[in-house]
Amino acid sequence: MKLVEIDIDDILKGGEERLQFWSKIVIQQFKEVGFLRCVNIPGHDQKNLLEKANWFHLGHSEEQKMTLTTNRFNPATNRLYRGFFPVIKNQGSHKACFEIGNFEGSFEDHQAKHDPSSVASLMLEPAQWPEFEKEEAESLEFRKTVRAEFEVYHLVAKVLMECIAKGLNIDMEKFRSRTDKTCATFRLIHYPPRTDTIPESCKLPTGEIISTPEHHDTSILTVLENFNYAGLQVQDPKTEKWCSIETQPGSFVVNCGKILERMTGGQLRSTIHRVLDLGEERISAPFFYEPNVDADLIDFTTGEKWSDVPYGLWMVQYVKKFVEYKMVCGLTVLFFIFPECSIPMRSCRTKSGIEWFMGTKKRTRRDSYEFCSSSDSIIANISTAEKIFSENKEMLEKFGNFWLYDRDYEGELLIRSNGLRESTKSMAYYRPDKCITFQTDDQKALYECKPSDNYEYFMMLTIKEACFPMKPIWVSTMESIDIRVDADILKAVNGSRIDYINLQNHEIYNPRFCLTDRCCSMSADKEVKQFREHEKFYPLCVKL
Ligand SMILES: O=C(O)CCC(=O)C(=O)O
Ligand SMILES: [Fe+2]
Repeated sequence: MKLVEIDIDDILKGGEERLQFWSKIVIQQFKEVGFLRCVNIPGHDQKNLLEKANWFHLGHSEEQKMTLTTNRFNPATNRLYRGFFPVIKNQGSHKACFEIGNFEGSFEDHQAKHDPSSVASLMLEPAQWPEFEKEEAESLEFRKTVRAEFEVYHLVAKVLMECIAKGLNIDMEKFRSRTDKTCATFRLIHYPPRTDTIPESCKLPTGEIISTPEHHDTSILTVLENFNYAGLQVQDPKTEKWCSIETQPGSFVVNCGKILERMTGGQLRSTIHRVLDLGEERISAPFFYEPNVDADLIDFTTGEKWSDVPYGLWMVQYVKKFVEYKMVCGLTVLFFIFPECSIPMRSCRTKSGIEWFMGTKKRTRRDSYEFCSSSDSIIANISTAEKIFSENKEMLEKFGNFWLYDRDYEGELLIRSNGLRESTKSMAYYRPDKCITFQTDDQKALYECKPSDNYEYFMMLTIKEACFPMKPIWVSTMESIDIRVDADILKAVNGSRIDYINLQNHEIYNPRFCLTDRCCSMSADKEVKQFREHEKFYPLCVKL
């Protein structure tokens, strides 16, 4: 597919008449194809940017790059949002990324300024830069180039937005006021040739292999340099046929993202695209142009809001479906609570945490669980839940979802992971005979826990990492709880706050939560003892 070319320099220099001229073409392309090409881009240096991307991705070990990763891939770092993302093997999306955005201020100042559980704290986290040993000069050059190119891409996005505003007769100020503190992310992508187990869905009938499955971009606009590498394919909106995008030196491919589609009442198209594995290293550099974190999301053609929450929160919810973000959004740990003893959490452990889904036996068909929220399925299967929820309306409003367990509940629950990693393919059954079995997908039992006298109940706790405003809240009537989980999990969740909540007066207590060598023990302090009054239900709350 040959894309129509937009001359950026001509728009910048040409005045009102040229803007009128180009805006018609931009609108037409975004309406029909959703993709266009930008040429004559002042300040863009393709060769230099590729050199720097290669230097970073191909010139350093995984270990070096992992020093720049985020907490979900390396619990030792306190970065949460942008940075290095390693390849996650055996998944649809097979790429390593280095992401940069927000260049203002130091990380320490940023941390001091923001509530750590706020979305702003997450999305405006200042960029982290490589400072590789014995490569001080190169690290600095890398930083200079990437920083300068960020501004080049940003300018292209702003110019195109001028065209769009002009072409659709939208007041540019409405765009500007929602994007002047953009949360844009600039990404250097490395697609190594696939040598992992390729999911069936990534094998095309033509024998070609996919390294990024079909998707829309979430952005307003995505501005992409693909360094003359082939592999990008777009689904023709009319014929639904996949078309390869031609390469052209020194140009950007730009596509309209989901947000712009919705901002323009669906007039501009966010077209589905994908990337093929080339059987060799592939590098690309997209820039995702995004609104301000607190921007309200409006359809400019009608003036109506299309999201109840501002951009930052909307984005957090939306990206959950992408594998790179899965582990940010949910870390669920299954805790089995015994008065004195504990069970190691091997079977539901991954290095960075996983998400488990729950449902009843009635809904055991595999695909029933793929995208269903765990809380929904549990709530739906506890008969008294609705009553409890109505009695605790105030708490619900305050904390969002919570799950209820009746200690006498004898239903059969099936718990399974979303299969992100090999070790997450295990299953745990809770049976009416109160025997808990973990099984792998090949049905080989890993762990079995027989009922015993001191067995009280089990609970499942979803721990959201600290980066999002989600607060796991946990009610227990137990005086002392000793939870032993692998240190990996604990490190990953260490930023999260775990609270006790008093159902009677809705007060929250923070028990001590300390990390010792390979176990965590949580001992009840005096306030927590008040909970003993409340015997019947053991709600688990997760603020979403
Ligand atoms: O690498 C490419 O050519 C496209 C990347 C892409 O579609 C994305 O990151 O959203
Ligand atoms: Fe994309």
